[in-house]
Amino acid sequence: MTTEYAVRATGVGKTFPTKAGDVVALTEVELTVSAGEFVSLIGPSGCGKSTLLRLIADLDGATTGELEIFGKPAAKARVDQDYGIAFQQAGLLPWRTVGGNIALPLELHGMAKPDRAKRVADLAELVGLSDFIDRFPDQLSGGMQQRVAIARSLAEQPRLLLMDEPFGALDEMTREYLQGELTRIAKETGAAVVFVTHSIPEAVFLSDRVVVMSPRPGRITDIIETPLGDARDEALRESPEYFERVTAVREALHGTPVERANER
Ligand SMILES: Nc1ncnc2c1ncn2[C@@H]1O[C@H](COP(=O)(O)OP(=O)(O)OP(=O)(O)O)[C@@H](O)[C@H]1O
Repeated sequence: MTTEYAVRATGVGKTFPTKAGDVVALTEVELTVSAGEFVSLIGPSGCGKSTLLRLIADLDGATTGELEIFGKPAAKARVDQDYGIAFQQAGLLPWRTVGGNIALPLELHGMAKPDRAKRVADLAELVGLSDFIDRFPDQLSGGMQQRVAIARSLAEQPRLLLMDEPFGALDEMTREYLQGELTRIAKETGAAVVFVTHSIPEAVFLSDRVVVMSPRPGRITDIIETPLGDARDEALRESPEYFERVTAVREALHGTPVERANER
């Protein structure tokens, strides 16, 4: 049986020409994400996490190398709507209700009204917003707005979700709650996820693998397995296995065993 890859990056590099000279944002990126797998990208500011996500989404083109999404060139996958996107800012249209925002991609692609209403109701239920379908974004908390954005990104049942710090602007309680919700939603929909974050605990809690990147030029320095099972719940956050993986990612990020660094 051949493995189906949601994402396959081979020798991917990205250079931005600027007035001050070339900025090498990414170099020699080799990465595969299997169908249904949850992978986080973590690394210091400027290491190219967002750039890599933008290349996968075909919002920008790679300078070198190849990117395939479900075996297709990134541009074809974009046209086929093989993925949904959610960013740090929910980016909702303020004049549309929750239902209207979730329905937007379905309208743009011509889904008939009765089918649309059913799908919007299902998506609102999936993210726990059934009672808020007629509210407007400014009547919702930041966490609820982000849940609307996630529902919208799932509208066309993508097999891949691309998320750039979607919980970055939220308070810690809401953030932890939505992390649990996201693992449930990813499991229920079977979608693969590529998730950009600055938070080590967040990356470990969510992921099957954590991809560690370093800046100048941005590249992958380590890939840490986080096989913590399917039950991504509050108990997991207090388990020794979870702490052990958090430490492993922290050490990979800093390049030095944390305990020894503290002893010096
Ligand atoms: N359009 C652009 N033109 C020039 N340089 C760019 C452009 N986009 C990104 N860069 C540079 O590429 C590098 C990687 O940027 P990127 O936003 O991907 O990093 P990041 O890891 O997502 O950072 P952060 O964690 O701060 O969001 C940075 O040095 C950035 O300044």
